[in-house]
This record gives sequence, structure tokens and C-alpha cells, in this order.
Amino acid sequence: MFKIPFLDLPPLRGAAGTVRLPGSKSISNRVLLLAALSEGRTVVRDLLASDDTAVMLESLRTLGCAVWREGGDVVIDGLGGQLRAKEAKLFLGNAGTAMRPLTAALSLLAATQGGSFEVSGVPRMHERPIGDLVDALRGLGCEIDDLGNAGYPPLRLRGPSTLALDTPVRVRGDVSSQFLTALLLALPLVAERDIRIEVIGELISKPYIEITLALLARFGIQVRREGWAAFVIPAGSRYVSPGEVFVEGDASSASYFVGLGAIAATDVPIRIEGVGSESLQGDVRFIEAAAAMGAEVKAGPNWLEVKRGAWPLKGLTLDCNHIPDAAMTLTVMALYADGPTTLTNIASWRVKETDRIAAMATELRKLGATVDEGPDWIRVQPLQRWQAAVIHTYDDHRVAMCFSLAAFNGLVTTAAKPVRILEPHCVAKTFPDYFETLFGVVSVDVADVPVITIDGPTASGKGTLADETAKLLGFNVLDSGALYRVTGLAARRAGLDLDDGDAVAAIVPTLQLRFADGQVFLGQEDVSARLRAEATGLLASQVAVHPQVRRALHQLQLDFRRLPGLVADGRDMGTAIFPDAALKVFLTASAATRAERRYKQLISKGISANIEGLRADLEARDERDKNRSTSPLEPAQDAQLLDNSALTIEASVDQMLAWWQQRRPF
Ligand SMILES: O=C(O)C1=C[C@@H](OP(=O)(O)O)[C@@H](O)[C@H](O)C1
Ligand SMILES: C=C(OP(=O)(O)O)C(=O)O
Repeated sequence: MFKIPFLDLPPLRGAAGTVRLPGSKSISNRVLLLAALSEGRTVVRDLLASDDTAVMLESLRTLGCAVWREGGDVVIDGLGGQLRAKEAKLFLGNAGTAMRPLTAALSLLAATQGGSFEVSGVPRMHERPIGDLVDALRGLGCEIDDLGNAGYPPLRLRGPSTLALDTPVRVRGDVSSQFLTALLLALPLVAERDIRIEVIGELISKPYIEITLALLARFGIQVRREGWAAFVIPAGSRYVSPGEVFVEGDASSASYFVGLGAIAATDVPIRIEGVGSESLQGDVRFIEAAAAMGAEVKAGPNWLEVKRGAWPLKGLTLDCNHIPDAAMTLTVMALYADGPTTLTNIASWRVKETDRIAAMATELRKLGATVDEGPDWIRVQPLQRWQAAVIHTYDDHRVAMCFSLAAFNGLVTTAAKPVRILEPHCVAKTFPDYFETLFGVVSVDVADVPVITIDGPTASGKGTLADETAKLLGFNVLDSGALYRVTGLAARRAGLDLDDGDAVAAIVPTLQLRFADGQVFLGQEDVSARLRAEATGLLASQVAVHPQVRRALHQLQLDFRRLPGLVADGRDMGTAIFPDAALKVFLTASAATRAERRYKQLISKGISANIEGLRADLEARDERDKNRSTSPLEPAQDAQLLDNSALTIEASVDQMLAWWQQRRPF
């Protein structure tokens, strides 16, 4: 996950390949709750691991449920409808699928068994309505206190109290279908007699009710229904664990890759694994909308394949009530269409993670688009003159994911613009690795991938500065010195004469190198510590003088230029390897400062050292690096000079980011 303040997406050019979707949020949280209410053990396979499921899991644990991981599975020993904890405070983040169903279940359990439970969430959750559900539960006899504004969380659910189950439970269905889902999931707890639920008003987001009913059936509860107007939970209903449940991939998460295929898969399709024609989730019908916009879609039971069909895409007018989450993706696809796209019947967007109609309109306009909106609709015009934009994401995962598709503007305009996504980690609500997954299937012109180079003499702090800068930008890191060190080490181990440039260069293509989590592996061996040793540094300096070796390592270094960007440190990054880098920095510090830093570093590792000797070594190494004929150590002409002798690391990083920001079009 990119846990950084912003993620810059350079212009993206194409898409191909296969993605495996994370588990469905809606199915995951329903299954977790049903498993917890059931008797017996449930093994849940392919459960979504994200913020929304984390708050559900944590709540179930707090309520006394045994929940543990076994390999990739989650195992739950259900409570069998018996409360173990009678008091708890549950924090439910911004997960509607946790807040609404837990409110219903705990209200009923508190009524019948006694107890006091508080449910709360992030500030936005306290603005998301729950009043219709609370009214229905109060109508049944549940005791619910508003701890904030009436009609919104936080709430206290307490009991015991007497339930009146002989009259129908009435619930409004036109603000959120989750209120009905919550009652359907929870009322079997008290179904000593038939319990009838009647829906008032036009039920929205109907396909989510189908998910609820299908999963209730898996757990032994056969709800009788009268269309969408009334539902009856039969007397004597009892949750029975099916033993094992597979969670299918998330159909709403699929929408970004369906959109991606429609826009950018010109040759090979994007294959999406985890949902398909047999999906339980209504949001899979997003493919019909994408097809209506021109996408070529094939669907198998558990997979989709999408590629570009009509281009530009075709604008459309669509009632999106049945695909409320996935439909957001259409508003960004609409930018690539031949005419306006109008989405209607989407009033619920206004009460989700943010006011999504307002958010999409505001952010699309930043790209240059013309957007109109009404209480329950949005209209987006195709975009010709794209602007580089900083996209606010409002802590809404879907806003962040949708706007990644704006980075393909280079497919419709010559002056391609990057897109900055603020707070990209908000995708963790349902798809923590969204951007990594996206980067796995998109193509880019390598020249568009931004590079920052940091060159400078030994012990100037390049590595630390590169790592810290990269961490803040979410960029990859190339420690080119490590490549020379590893080459020197491998050459020495192979018994080569280090002065024989041809022989040393010849082993470069045979190196089994792997960089993972900041560590360097040579074959199976983690050589990171070895590479940092002084002795290896000397080997590096010896092999680095040979032009053949430098040539052999050239392509290897270029290969580090990958999405979303690169910070490369070394001695010739800005001069020889990445001459087109957008920001080049030449980092220095006085020999005295560098010797002192190296001294402290060694002493802290328990290695004895002599500061004068270190300084002499450093100066000798500087001389050798400056005077070698191939790629001598010198600042690129367009490099910024940074002397960090008197600077803290934070101050140096701030300077890097300030220079970087000056070069960005935002
Ligand atoms: O029941 C569910 O799992 C959901 C129902 C929908 O909400 P509304 O019924 O409020 O539209 C949907 O937007 C949400 O992401 C998940
Ligand atoms: C509306 C959404 O979430 P929630 O389950 O919190 O309602 C969503 O995921 O788009």
C-alpha cells in the first residue's frame, strides 16, 4: 500500500495482463457476522483483508468470538447467538457493512440477554444516516441512545428490554439498503415466530439484498419474500455454519479494471479473475454499462476479459441504482467518450464515504471537464483539453481508484498530463494494493517515469537521502553502488583478477540478483550486510573503473525505472545513466563531516575505527572517483548542489521535496 501524502501517476499508455481481485467487501463482512452468530466453526477462504473487514474482525473478537488465521484462511468459532461480552465499545471506522448490521444484531442481543454496547466510527461515519434502522429497531422494542446527533452514529445499544415481534417490522428502503440487510441478518436471532419485515418507500441498491438473502441461505436461513416489499423470517430459523465459505472477488473493485480494459487494452485484454457471470454480486452488471460504452467484454463463470471496442467510448444515459458503487467509475470513463454521459437515480452517493456526486463533480472539473449535477444525477462531458490536476480523495477509496483512470489522457491528447492522487492510502477501505495491482498491468513510456538522481562522494548520506525521499514519494530506489559492490564481491568470490575488466564484466549477466524489502540477495544469500562492509566498498571501487563493467551494469540500472518513479543514488546517475532525470542533485559534505559520520556508524556497530584513517581513505577514494576516465564523479551540469554538512536529514529531505515540487506541473 502507498502510505504517502500523494501519489503522482505519470501518463499511462496501455494495459494488458491479468489481475486477481481481492475478496468482496459485502460478502466478507456478511459472512463474518453470520459465522459469528452461528454455532460451530466456519473457515472463511479468500476473505478480504482491508480496513472494512479489519473493524468487523476486531469487533467480533471484542464480543468474545474466537477468530484466528490459518494460512490464508480465517477461522471463526461462532457464539451460537450467546453473548460472551455484555459490554463493549466498538469502533467501526467508515464501514457501513459493519455499522448497520452490528447495530441491529447487538440491539437485539442486548434486548434479549442484557448488555450495553457503543458503536462509533470516523467523523464521516457520524454523518452517515442510520436513523431509519434505529427507528425500525426502536419500533421492535430495542433501547437505543443517540450519543451524538439523532439519526446518526455513535449509538448506545442496551437492554434487556421486551421485544414486540407480533407486528411487522417496518423499515425505510430509500436511503440505504443496508438497513434492510441489517434486519435480515439479525432478526433470525429472535425468530421464535415468523417475523415479517416490510419495506417502506422504493428500495434502493436492490442487488445487495440478493447478496444478503443468498448468504443467509448458506447459513441455513430461508427467507420468504414478496418481491421487494416484504420479507418473512420463518419461525425457528437458526444460523447453521456451512463449515466453509469461499469469498468471491469484489465486483465493485473489478469496475476499475473493466474501465481500464475499455480505455487502454487495445491489443491483449485485461483479464480479471475472481468475479464473472456466476457472481453473487449485482455490481458485476457494471460490465453491461461498460459494454454499452463500447467495451468488448467476455465473461466466464469466475472471470472477465475486457478490451477496447468502440473508441472513443460512447456516452450514455443510465439509471445506476442497481450498481451504486461501480457506477462512479463510469464518470471517469465518460471523459473518453464521444458525447455526454448522464447517470441517474444515484441519490445515495450523497451519503456514502463522502458526498460522491459533489466530490466527483469537483475533481472532474479540476481535470478540465464540464460537469453538471443534480440532487440524484451527474452529467459528464467528454474532455479535450486536459489539465494536470491534484485530486482530493475525501478519504473515499473509490474516488482514489476512479481517478487513476484519468492518467490515460495521453491516449486522447498529445500533451499528456500526470495526475496527482492525494492520500492514496484511502484505498485500504476495500483494496489496499490497488495501485500496485494497477501498476502490474499498465504500460508506460519509460521517459514518462520520473527519476530523481542523487550523486555524490562516498559517505555523503546519499543512501539515506534517497531512501527517505523515495519513501515520501512512493518511488522505487536504485542504490547503484550496491550493484558495483555485488559485482566486486561476486568477482572476488569467483577468484577473478579485479583488474581484468573483461572478466569482471562477463560475470554481470550471470548474477542472480534480487532486491526485496530493502535487502539485496545474491542467489539465495542475503548479502546486504556484506555489501555495506568497508572491504566490499574497496572491491566496488576497483571494479567500477572498468568501462566494460559500467556498460554491463547500464541496462540493469535502467530497468529500475518503473512506476510510479525512481530515486537513483550513485556517482553517475545524473550524468551517465539517467541524463533526462527531472531532478538531479549532487550531494556533498566536507571530508571531516563524512569521516565523522562513517566513524560513528562503525562504532555503533561495535567496529573499532580511526577517524584520521577514515578521512584519509575517503579522500583517496574521492580522488580515484573524480579522476577515473569513465564516468568520473562530477556534478551534472544541471544538478542542484546540496552540501549537507550542517543539515539534518529532515532538512535535506525537505529541500529535495521543495526542488521536486518546483518541477511538477501541479
Ligand atoms: O450492503 C452492502 O454491502 C452495500 C450496499 C450499498 O449501500 P447502499 O444500500 O447504502 O446503497 C453499497 O453502496 C455498499 O458499498 C455496500
Ligand atoms: C458505500 C461504500 O461503503 P459502505 O460499505 O461503508 O457503505 C462503498 O464501499 O462504496
